[in-house]
Amino acid sequence: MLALSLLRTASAGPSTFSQSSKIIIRHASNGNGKPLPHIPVIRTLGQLRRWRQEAREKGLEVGVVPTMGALHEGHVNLVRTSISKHPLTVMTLFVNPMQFAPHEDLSSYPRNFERDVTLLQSILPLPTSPRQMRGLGVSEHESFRPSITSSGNGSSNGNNHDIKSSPLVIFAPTPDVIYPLKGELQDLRSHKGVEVDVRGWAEVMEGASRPQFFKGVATVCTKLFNAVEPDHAYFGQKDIQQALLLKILVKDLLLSHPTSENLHILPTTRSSEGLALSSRNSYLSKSELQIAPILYKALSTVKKIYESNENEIENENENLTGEDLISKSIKIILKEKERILSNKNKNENELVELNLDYIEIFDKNTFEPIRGKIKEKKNKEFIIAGAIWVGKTRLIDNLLIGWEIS
Ligand SMILES: Nc1ncnc2c1ncn2[C@@H]1O[C@H](COP(=O)(O)OP(=O)(O)OP(=O)(O)O)[C@@H](O)[C@H]1O
Ligand SMILES: CC(C)(CO)[C@@H](O)C(=O)[O-]
Ligand code: BAL
Repeated sequence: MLALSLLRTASAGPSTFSQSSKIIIRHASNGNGKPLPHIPVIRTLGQLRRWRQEAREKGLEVGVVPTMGALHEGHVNLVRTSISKHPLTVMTLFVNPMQFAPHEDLSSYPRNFERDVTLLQSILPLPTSPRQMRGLGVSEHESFRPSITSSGNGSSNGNNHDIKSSPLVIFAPTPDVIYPLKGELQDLRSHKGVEVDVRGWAEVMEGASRPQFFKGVATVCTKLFNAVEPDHAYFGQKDIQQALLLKILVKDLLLSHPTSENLHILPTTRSSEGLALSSRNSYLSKSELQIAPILYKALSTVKKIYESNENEIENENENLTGEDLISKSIKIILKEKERILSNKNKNENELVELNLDYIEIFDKNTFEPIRGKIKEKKNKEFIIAGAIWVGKTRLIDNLLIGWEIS
């Protein structure tokens, strides 16, 4: 089936772009002959603001799922949750230059917009009738037509039902939309413009290894929250320090959309070997993929040691300290490194380079490292988190100790 649309909507099948601004979209079929649902793609602030205003006027709650694309099942779980709880969800898809230091992987970061859209289409329910679409609370008959240009404010003449009937829209802005001052975004020594800094929480762990990272994340998320004004926001536990820091940000900036309570953290989605799904996993070779779950293994072994220690009333580990837990997990990584090196000549596989960046156990509220005897700690809500290099790829993971995300 061929359809003509003035809004650049997502299509799972090959799409043909004419030289003018009109876009012809060939809709993919879901195998039953029915076209897959459209997912409207919003490019400009003007389009987004009008869409948001309509949602507000209709009293429809909006959830947001910020991402950098290269979607996987972890992202899908976030978006599924938002869709199941709110009539409207915005997935933001923006590779944010400011969170990449000049030496980091901005240029090679995986980008596959068409594939991302196809994946999202495959998880959306198929509206079978206009009534069902209205059930989402968005009439397909009222006029709304954003411009398809990637800058400017868009226009609102005409009729477009896609954007109004879909429970999910993608906000995929260009850097100029998010950073209208258009200055340097990676080398922050010459950046002119606003930077949001969550001081006291952004300098440790991920922030120690990537000093620019949280400034970039805090700045872009403040902008995305201002742009979308979401009632609820969804982040993954995989990036736990990021998610907790953003909770602090929205609280300290007195944001109402979202509030700290409405910024939700969802559990990490893992492969069957325990590897946390991550867009950067696509950098890994086959041999590297086999080694990569070692971080999860190290963290989970130590979590078990902690839990068995806590559950025993009297035990020989009465004196277990934070330092002990860190060193036990580091030993597991180092042992794996030794194993790889000792196997060097035994098999044909490439030699995988494994390096530890850090492992830390820290308080979930203050981000203070846990040192000394664990039994003596009053607040026992910890996070054990780490980062490793597998070849040229940096992977992170964490487990919660003594608490769960609600
Ligand atoms: N395995 C996962 N389980 C749950 N949430 C995840 C998972 N991976 C990423 N997320 C969450 O998805 C959101 C978008 O993350 P992002 O687009 O950076 O993907 P990523 O896989 O974390 O990429 P990267 O490889 O760059 O770390 C973040 O809130 C992140 O925590
Ligand atoms: C939150 C985020 C979308 C900000 O760019 C990014 O850091 C991510 O994808 O985790
Ligand atoms: N998920 C975190 C994004 C980053 O590493 O830049």
